[in-house]
Amino acid sequence: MIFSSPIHAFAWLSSTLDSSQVLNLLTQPFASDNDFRASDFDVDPKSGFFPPAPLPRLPAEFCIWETALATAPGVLALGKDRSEEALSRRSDGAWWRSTIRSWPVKDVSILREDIRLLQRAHMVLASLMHYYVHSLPPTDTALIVPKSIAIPLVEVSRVLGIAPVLTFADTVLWNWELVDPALPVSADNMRYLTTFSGTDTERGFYLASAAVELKGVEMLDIFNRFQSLPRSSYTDAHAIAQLARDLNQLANVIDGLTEIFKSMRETVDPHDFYWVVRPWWAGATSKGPNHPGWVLEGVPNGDSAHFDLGGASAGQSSVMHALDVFLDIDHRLASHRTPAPTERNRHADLGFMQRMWRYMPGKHREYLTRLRSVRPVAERTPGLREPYNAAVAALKKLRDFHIRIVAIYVVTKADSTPPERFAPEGGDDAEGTQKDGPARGTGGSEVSNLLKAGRDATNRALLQD
Ligand code: HEM
Repeated sequence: MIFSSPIHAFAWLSSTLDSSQVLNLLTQPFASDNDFRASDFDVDPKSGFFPPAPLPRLPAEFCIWETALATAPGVLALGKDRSEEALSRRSDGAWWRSTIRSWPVKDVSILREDIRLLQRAHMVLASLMHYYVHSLPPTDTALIVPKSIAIPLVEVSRVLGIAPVLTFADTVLWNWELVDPALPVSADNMRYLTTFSGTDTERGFYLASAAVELKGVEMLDIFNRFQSLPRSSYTDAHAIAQLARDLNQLANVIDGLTEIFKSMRETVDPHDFYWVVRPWWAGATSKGPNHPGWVLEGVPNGDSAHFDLGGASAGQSSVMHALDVFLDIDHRLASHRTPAPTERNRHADLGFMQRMWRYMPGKHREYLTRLRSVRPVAERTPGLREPYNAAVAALKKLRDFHIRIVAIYVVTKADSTPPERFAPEGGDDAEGTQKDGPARGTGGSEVSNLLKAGRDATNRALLQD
């Protein structure tokens, strides 16, 4: 079988093997990684998983997409929003959606050779899809994504190797411009373009996520150094001393991430986050198994049984996953480590983290696949055990803090009464107003359980004496 790219090979493997078999195949040790260059995986030495510069706008043939995206914030509101302002937008919103339905299906083949245009097309189309679906009035029937969006989005996603839905990449990595183009990429110098809710909370969330990604560049340097270390040098005193320094530095960088998470309390408002922002990111499955979900019109088998349509989450941040790969955090509970997983750990969604890989750009997923873990080396090298454990302990502390954030921003909100403007009409909860997202159904315990299982898996990576 001949594949036009590693992503096509990955897609084929994924369709024929189960995900753990694919991972095993792809993570077998390489004889040498001297040929490992982060740039081959669209990872930039300065901006990491961000493109090195803001994405260019699409060529003129696609200006209807760009224009519809620019118009959307002024005419649309969440379909379930019954505030005066939202109600006043309903007729304009219906017009906006009917325009999208009337569009021709555009051929995207001219974008194929330019990764930046493909990324821009994904960001624009996935944003249009979420604007379209979430501005519709609540319904218990399947939501049809018009073919004018669905078909090109699926095509562009195939080439990029990413899910055909709004992802972390669309909202955070590909959705900004520079405040001052003469200055380098930094969280202080970025302005976010599409904010569905138009709130400072949404901007604050994207900016904090951007700060995490950019801080992560320091980690990527450490990972890349380890990656290019010849295996023969794992016993070399000089190389081990450098690795120990790198692991201690990694612990500092992770502490820096925790500080960024803490800063979100100032910039991200829990009420707005839960009720006004997060609903825009939800995917086809967020209303639970009883809702018929979304149908991608004109796409064969265009539903969530055949496509990854889960929606956007910071759980798709490649930087965070790279950290897990490097430290070998066993989210799937595949290794025998202590302390043994609790009953609740075992009942958590153990496939979640691996599923999130499918929502990353294919090249970033390839990067993760090639990344080696430092744990086996730390395990057999006395001088590395402490620095390795320091990095793991810092990551556990980060996850502890993240759990506290999620308790405030999601779990308690999921248990609370919706504000008047979002209360289901006629008191019926068919739309699942209180039950969007993973907190659905069990008053937040699904989300808490997932995150606690991740924290405990992190703790279990600590090397014992
Ligand atoms: C107000 C701040 C935040 C809230 C309320 C929040 C909420 C959540 C929730 C509810 C989940 C569960 C999965 C899901 O619903 O998608 C999750 C998972 C996750 N989030 Fe956050 N998040 C926040 C900030 C961040 C930031 C800034 C990052 C990093 C860029 C991040 C990275 C992750 C990761 C990697 C996971 C997967 C689980 C894990 O690694 O423990 N989160 N988050």
